[in-house]
Amino acid sequence: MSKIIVRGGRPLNGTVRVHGAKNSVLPILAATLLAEEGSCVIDDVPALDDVYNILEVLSALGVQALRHESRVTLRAHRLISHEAPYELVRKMRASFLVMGPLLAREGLVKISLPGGCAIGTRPIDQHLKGFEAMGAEIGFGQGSVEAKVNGRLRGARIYLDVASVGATENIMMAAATADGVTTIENAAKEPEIVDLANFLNAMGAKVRGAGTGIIRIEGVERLKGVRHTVIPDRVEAGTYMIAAAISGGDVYVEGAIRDHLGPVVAKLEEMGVGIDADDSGIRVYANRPLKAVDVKTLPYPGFPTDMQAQFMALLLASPGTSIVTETVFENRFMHVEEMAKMGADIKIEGRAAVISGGKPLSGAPVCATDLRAGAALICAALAAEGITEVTGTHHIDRGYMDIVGKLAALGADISRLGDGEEVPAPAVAAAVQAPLPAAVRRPLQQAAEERIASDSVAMLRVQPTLA
Ligand SMILES: CC(=O)N[C@H]1[C@@H](OP(=O)(O)OP(=O)(O)OC[C@H]2O[C@@H](n3ccc(=O)[nH]c3=O)[C@H](O)[C@@H]2O)O[C@H](CO)[C@@H](O)[C@@H]1O
Ligand SMILES: C=C(OP(=O)(O)O)C(=O)O
Repeated sequence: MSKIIVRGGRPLNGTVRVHGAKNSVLPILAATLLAEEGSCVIDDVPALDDVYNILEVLSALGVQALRHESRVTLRAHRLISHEAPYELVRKMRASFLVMGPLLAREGLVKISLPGGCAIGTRPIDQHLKGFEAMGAEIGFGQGSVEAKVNGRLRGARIYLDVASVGATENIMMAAATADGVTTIENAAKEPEIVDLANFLNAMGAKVRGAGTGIIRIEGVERLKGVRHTVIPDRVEAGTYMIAAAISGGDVYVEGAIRDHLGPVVAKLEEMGVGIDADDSGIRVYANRPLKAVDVKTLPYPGFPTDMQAQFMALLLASPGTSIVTETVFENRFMHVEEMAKMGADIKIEGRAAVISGGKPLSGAPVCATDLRAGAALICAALAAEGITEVTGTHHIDRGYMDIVGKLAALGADISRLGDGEEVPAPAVAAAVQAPLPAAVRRPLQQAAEERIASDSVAMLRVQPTLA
């Protein structure tokens, strides 16, 4: 079981570059199933466990994928299966995004029900309602859902009961080659939806209105492969912005797009954090003292649920009472119990968490219960006194590429220990780490680079050749 070890108390300084957005690249890779001719070349694909997973799912369906650094080239000319294997789907909910494109392309799809996860039950009824409205017959059995349609899907008017990101994406992909016009009402408006629409349109689709609550898709006969660069990851960017602020540092988050981070920037400014945004990124510098603020998560353009846990960590460092209300997922406060182990004073009342901030945090052994909970614990650890050991690092690897190397390069005292490795005794650690940044930073960075390099080799094994 690997661990991330953080010794708190060092302000972060320097520049960190944001990678391509996990939540964009996953639907975009799924959409490559629709390319009946040509190759799709996707740039700025981050080396994340979720990316490996979806590539494995695509590979099992017959897509040939080749990764070179952050570029993935995919060919989906001949599919060999309409069934996404349970073993792969259970690892990652987003595998469900292959359902729309596969149904459109093959007229038949079978996929395991993704089930709930740590943050909530996460039903898929809105995805299925959309497919049904487009003429698909849906059946359930043995933990799987099957959809089939005679001939092409038909355009339909679909109202989503909740502005679901995944349902909007799945229906958009299914509708791209349907017969006639599909309208999605109460569609999700996230930047990742716009990125997917841009990708589909480049492939030859006719998607209009992405980024608004009403999306209109005029079905076309065929789509072809194209080249596309994924948008920067706004949640990764937001996480480094929090890390900068909580550590009392000054960090330029290169690639961060101010317009994608509106509510995060607004709340940071309300707290008194310094923000300078330009066309290439966002500089975040901490002023003290921070002010307590209230935050309520909402679908985009509201405050993102994926930033709630990290923001809560920052509120722990802000004297006064803050209230965080989570409205998107019903169980997204798992990090609270872990933060309490570090001395956090947080009370949960239904969907609200009441935070009494400004109390000292101390390092402790904690567990990442989900992806953003893990990132939040690392943020809290940067401000804590002493050593924090974060387990459950596989969750963090789903969404953050080389978080340890990136934070270490900014001057954090952070490292990753493999299975069975122990935290060095304080005296030894102090001697080894005394003159940060260079002495500690370089070996840490090297280790991270080696890890990424071996990940890339593993990725190449997914499909070594293109036909
Ligand atoms: C891979 C990806 O992009 N993941 C993001 C995506 O997840 P995901 O697409 O799964 O999230 P949704 O927008 O679908 O979920 C939002 C809410 O709608 C509910 N719901 C959803 C679908 C449905 O058919 N029925 C239903 O009731 C969910 O339970 C949840 O309460 O958006 C979430 C909300 O911004 C983010 O936290 C995730 O990081
Ligand atoms: C909840 C998240 O992702 P997923 O939908 O893939 O679980 C996330 O990115 O915070």
